[in-house]
Amino acid sequence: MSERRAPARRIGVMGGTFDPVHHGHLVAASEVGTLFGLDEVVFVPTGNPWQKDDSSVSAAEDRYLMTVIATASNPRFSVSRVDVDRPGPTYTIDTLRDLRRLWGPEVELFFITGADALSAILSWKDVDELFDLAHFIGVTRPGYTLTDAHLPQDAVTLVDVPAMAISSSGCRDRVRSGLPVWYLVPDGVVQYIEKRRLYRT
Ligand SMILES: Nc1ncnc2c1ncn2[C@@H]1O[C@H](COP(=O)(O)OP(=O)(O)OP(=O)(O)O)[C@@H](O)[C@H]1O
Ligand SMILES: O=C(O)c1ccc[n+]([C@@H]2O[C@H](COP(=O)([O-])O)[C@@H](O)[C@H]2O)c1
Repeated sequence: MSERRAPARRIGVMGGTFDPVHHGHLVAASEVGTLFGLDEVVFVPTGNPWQKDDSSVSAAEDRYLMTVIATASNPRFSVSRVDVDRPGPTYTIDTLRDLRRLWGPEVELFFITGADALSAILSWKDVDELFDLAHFIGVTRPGYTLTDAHLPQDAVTLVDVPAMAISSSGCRDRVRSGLPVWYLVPDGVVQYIEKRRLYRT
């Protein structure tokens, strides 16, 4: 009798600062999950997003909790603490190594990035090894051009996702100006921002 091996689990990895997580992130993750037949999409909030110019990034624990709240209703979404718990600047190479250590070599990893992040990927730490650890999926984002020019063709796939002209910085600016962020971020995230008085100063 021939033995049948279970197919490798296909896991999406949505890395981000998520300050706060918004519907642009959620729609992109959901659409890629469907288009690529992913078993799960894991959101990975950064610990120390050294590359953000803004020196006032919210505490990692607040960003982690908002991401948990935003993803809780979707059984195919989860949140990982690997970047929040690792000391030092957050690099995707460490994220992917940690996830592979946790899940083993059999899983197929799909790292999801918006068009803006993808355009900077060649400057990321240990970029050549990055492409060995995961397949990269670049998604459309209003205001940015999605291109894989100069990227290894077999390592990256570009996909169209429903356009959501939302950014975390835009949400923070609205809160700071006293404008609502209802419907830009999930309701529970609005309530968390209120409760913790985030983005007021
Ligand atoms: N509206 C969106 N549509 C598609 N992808 C997005 C969208 N917003 C963010 N992304 C992607 O999600 C990932 C995490 O983004 P991040 O947490 O930095 O949010 P952001 O809105 O870009 O934040 P900020 O405005 O503070 O720079 C990145 O790969 C980014 O390109
Ligand atoms: O590894 C790197 O050198 C690197 C440089 C910049 C950004 N990243 C990752 O890209 C993801 C999106 O980052 P950001 O800044 O758009 O929130 C997040 O997971 C970051 O850790 C990674």
